[in-house]
Amino acid sequence: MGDKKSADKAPAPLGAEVLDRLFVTVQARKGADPETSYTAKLYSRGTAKIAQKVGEEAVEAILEAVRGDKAALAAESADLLYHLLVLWADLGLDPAEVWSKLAQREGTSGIDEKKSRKA
Ligand SMILES: N=c1c2ncn([C@@H]3O[C@H](COP(=O)(O)OP(=O)(O)OP(=O)(O)O)[C@@H](O)[C@H]3O)c2ncn1[C@@H]1O[C@H](COP(=O)(O)O)[C@@H](O)[C@H]1O
Repeated sequence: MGDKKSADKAPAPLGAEVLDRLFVTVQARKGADPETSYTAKLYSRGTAKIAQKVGEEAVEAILEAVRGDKAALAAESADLLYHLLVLWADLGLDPAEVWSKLAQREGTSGIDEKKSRKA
């Protein structure tokens, strides 16, 4: 009984599906007011600026990783993923194309893949 009660209270598992929801949200911000939507502000600044933000957030994540601050790395990684999704939406890249690439690579060692490129 005790176990059931704690299972009932357990939060819903949170996984990568949050990325799919976030992508729907950022896509819906196309044409929104840059005064009220940060995503719309990014779109209004253009692809190069969005790409620059992805790079900046990546560097910030790297710095936190090197510092060994896991909480800060989690926060910077979230910033990085958000800006990457905005970049995909800006270019009309469907996240499914990226998920498909990852799925195709499942079970293939990166070492073997690199060797096959040289052959
Ligand atoms: N996940 C995010 C998210 N992560 C980070 N950010 C914003 O990204 C910005 C990053 O901070 P910076 O200091 O680098 O940005 P900045 O200094 O304003 O930018 P620059 O002047 O350097 O270009 C902050 O303003 C954060 O609030 C996000 N903004 C929005 N979202 C999601 O997008 C949804 C839509 O947001 P809006 O478009 O604002 O409605 C939200 O509901 C969230 O789910």
